[in-house]
This record gives sequence, C-alpha cells and structure tokens, in this order.
Amino acid sequence: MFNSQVVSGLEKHETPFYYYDIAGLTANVRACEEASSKYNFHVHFAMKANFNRRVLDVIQTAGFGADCVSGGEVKKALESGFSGKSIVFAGVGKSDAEINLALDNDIFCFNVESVQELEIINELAEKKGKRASVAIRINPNVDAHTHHYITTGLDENKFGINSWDLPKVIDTLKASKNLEFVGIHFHVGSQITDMNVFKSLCVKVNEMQQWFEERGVAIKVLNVGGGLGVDYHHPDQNVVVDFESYFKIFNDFLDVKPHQEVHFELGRALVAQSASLITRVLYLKHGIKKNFAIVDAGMTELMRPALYQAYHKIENISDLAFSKELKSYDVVGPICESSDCFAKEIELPELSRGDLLAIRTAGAYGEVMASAYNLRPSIRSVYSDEI
Ligand SMILES: Cc1ncc(COP(=O)(O)O)c(C=O)c1O
Ligand SMILES: N[C@@H](CCCC[NH3+])C(=O)O
Repeated sequence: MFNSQVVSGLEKHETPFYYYDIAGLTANVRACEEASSKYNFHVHFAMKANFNRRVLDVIQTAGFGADCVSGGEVKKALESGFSGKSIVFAGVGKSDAEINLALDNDIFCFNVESVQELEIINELAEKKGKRASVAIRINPNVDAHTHHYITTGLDENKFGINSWDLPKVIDTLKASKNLEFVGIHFHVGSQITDMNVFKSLCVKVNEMQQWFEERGVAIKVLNVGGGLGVDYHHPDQNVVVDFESYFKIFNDFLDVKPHQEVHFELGRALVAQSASLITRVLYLKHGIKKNFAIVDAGMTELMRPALYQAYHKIENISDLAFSKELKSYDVVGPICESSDCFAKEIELPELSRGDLLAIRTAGAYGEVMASAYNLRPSIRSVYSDEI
C-alpha cells in the first residue's frame, strides 16, 4: 500500500486522516462479486462497517445491496444510489419513525428481532395500507469463536428471536395481514476466521428451515448474515479476501431449494483492508521501563483497540527502508483515557517527532465509530486516486 511516492503525497495532508486505497478496495469488491455470482448469491453490504461516500460508490457500483441497522443508514443507502428493493433492515430497537421510513421506501425486507416488533411493523404497515416483507432473525446459538464483545448469535446475546419463541412467531405471522413472511435471517458474529463456524451455521439454517416447512410456512429467503474475518496481522499479503472458500462452504453445506435465494450481509471483509489511519508522532517520552510514542490520532478516530483490545499493525511509513534501529514503543493517543492506546510494546524503526505512522486494516469499523469526545474535530479522509 505504501511506497515513497504515496508517502510524499500523504505528507501534504494535515494529520490524522483515513487513507483509502481505492484500487485495492475495488479489486476486493470485484473478487466478492465474482465469487458470489458463481452461485447466484445476493450480497448486501453491512453499512455499519463503513459509510464513507467513496466506499459506498465502489460497493454500489458492484451491484450489491445494503444492510442497514438504523433509519440513518437506510436514508444514506437511498441517497447513495442503493434501491429500496436492495435494502435489508436489522436492529433490535427499530423506532416507529425508522420503520415508517423503511415502509415508505418499500425495502426488500425487515430482519425482525422480536415478536413485539412483528406486531408493530404489522400495525404501521396497516396504517399505510402496505404489506411489509419480513424475515425472522433467529438466534442460532452458534459460537463464533471471536471476541465476546462481537459475538451476536448466542442465547445470552440480545440479538434475534430465540428458538423457544418461534411458535409464537408463526401465530403472529398468521394473524398479521400486513406482513409478508419471506424467510429467515441469522448472524453469528464478526471477525470469524474459523470456517467451521460457518459450517455449523449452515447446519442450523437447514434445521430451522425444515422446522418452518414442517409447519406449512414456506421460506423464500435464507439470509446467513456476515461475519467473515480478515487478516489484521498481514494486511499487504491479503488485500483481497478469500471469498471463494467462504461462499463455497455455503454452496456445499446449505440445503438450498430451487425456489430459494441465499443472502449475505458482509461488512468487514469487503472494506477492512482498504484503509489505514495515518497519524503523526507528536512527542516521544522515554520512561524507565517504556518508551511512549504520542501520536495525533486517538481512540476518538479509531476505537477498536480501546474497545476490544483489537490488534492493528502499525508501520513507520517515514522509514519504509527500515534504516533506523528497532525500538520498543507504546503507541498512545492524546485523549484523556488510559485506554487510549493503539499498541503496547511494539517494535518500530526508531521514531522521531513528525514521523508518519500508518495504523493498518482500519477500513471497517474505523471512521464510522469516530467520536467527538474531548471535542475532537471530524476525521478527514484522503483517497489514493486523489493524491
Ligand atoms: C446483523 C448483522 N449483519 C451483518 C453484520 C456485518 O458483520 P461483518 O462486518 O462482520 O461482516 C453485522 C455485524 O456484526 C450484523 O450485526
Ligand atoms: N464494531 C465491531 C464489530 C461489531 C459488528 C457489528 N455487530 C468491530 O469493530 O470489530
């Protein structure tokens, strides 16, 4: 991603900022499109991972739909050129205003997360004289083997409807004239690198669809969510994700009937490698036990390390040739929180004030999770085809 020409282009911009590799993003999105279309799979981009205008342009151009979790995301998807018919809308706490917005725009379907939500969507659709397409988000109780903060598909998580509530779901669907049941939806968690998790998910989906069909409820849509992980340790070796193997698992293990469609909601895997957070070294403090590199980006610009102790590779791009000796640093930000730390005791070519660092694999859940805490200004973005 970085060479001396790119770095001299980046030097002209005020730090911190997100640097997007548009060519890398396009290649990755294209690889996903090619691998999924082999099986006629439908991909919706999980906008929560990134809603940068340039990123959405690349994804929308590839023909993917959008997976939204708020009225704001539904609105943004529509403004960015995604059609209402390509939008799926999940979330445990959809407000009436958000449901009405989605109804007004005839979205593809609501992924419904409780029996009460089904009743409310039915009521609101009735008021508009519409029928709302709904899929039931089922909590699959499959362990994603990922960080416990980003696992979503266990009985103890707030997401989805638990299996013991499904008979009630069927009764509600039968009694609701303004709902059109299209299928079932699952999502086990995020940053999943163990492919066996997806095999277990397929087994669960097969069981669940059989359960519905035995009760005379036909299923058109099987939505298996997202969650495919990326390699945070080797960003340059894995710019393009192995979508081939991922989709093959669903083709091999999911029991798909001829009239059914399979839908995915990928976020991280599409965008994570497309951006780095570029930050400048402000100060160096040499302690007795530690050296601190204090940089001008903080947890307000990239929250993942503070929130999940997430690893992001850090490079000193002012010394691409590794001309200086390696030294150990804690790389910390300027925010008034001890958790405002990007990495502890990592080795970098000796740093000087003014050096540029790249915090890699920051394209997913980076820019979108920025906050104004400490009255920080909004984070800027720079694009590879504009430097
Ligand atoms: C319902 C749902 N779909 C899709 C995603 C996207 O996940 P990922 O970015 O891991 O692909 C998430 C986030 O975990 C989610 O909660
Ligand atoms: N925001 C998380 C992932 C949560 C995905 C949404 N359910 C991350 O940064 O890894």
